[in-house]
Amino acid sequence: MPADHPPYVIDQMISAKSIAARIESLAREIGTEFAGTDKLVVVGLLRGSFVFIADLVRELDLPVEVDFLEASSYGDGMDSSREVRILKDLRGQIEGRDVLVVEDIVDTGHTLAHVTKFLVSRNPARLRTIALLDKPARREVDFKADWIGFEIPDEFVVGYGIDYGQRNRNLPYIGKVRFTQ
Ligand SMILES: O=P(O)(O)OC[C@H]1O[C@H](OP(=O)(O)OP(=O)(O)O)[C@H](O)[C@@H]1O
Ligand code: HPA
Repeated sequence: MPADHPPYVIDQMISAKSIAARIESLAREIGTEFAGTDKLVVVGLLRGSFVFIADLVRELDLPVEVDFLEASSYGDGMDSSREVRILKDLRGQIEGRDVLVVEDIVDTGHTLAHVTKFLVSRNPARLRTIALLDKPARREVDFKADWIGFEIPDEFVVGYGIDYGQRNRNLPYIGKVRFTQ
């Protein structure tokens, strides 16, 4: 059941076309980093990364396996609980594998910092992180993804997999929420 929210509109911030172009270029960089590997596991963080990972893996010219981990810290609001809960673990083993963790947004940094620690404890051969969006102004823990699609200002964003109150994940672009009252 969606929570009640004050009325808002969504202003486009990053177009679908710009996202697609950026993903093409990120995929080339990732291809260079992981060239020659036959043991890459691309791990999507649910739920927010489901659109990004789908587009990213289709641009990768590498043999990849795809797995998912579900982590949550926001609930239905705009504030991080700062307590990251792992709701669904990976299906496969990552010990000795190359791992690319795919995230939609790094905001306070709690989610990716926690997930990275959680996965590193399983001794992957190499672990790298990519986030489509980075909001450095909100950072509470020291975390930087290895690849970033776009650095954005301190705005609450939705679309391209990212929600507000579980809605708007299906927008093809990134927009910012603007309250009208
Ligand atoms: O850097 P942080 O402040 O930790 O915020 C980033 C995280 O917050 C959102 O997840 P959320 O908990 O809303 O779950 P969801 O992916 O299922 O929407 C988003 O998808 C990131 O995973
Ligand atoms: O800007 C955001 N929008 C939606 N979910 C989020 N989780 C962290 N930051 C955001």
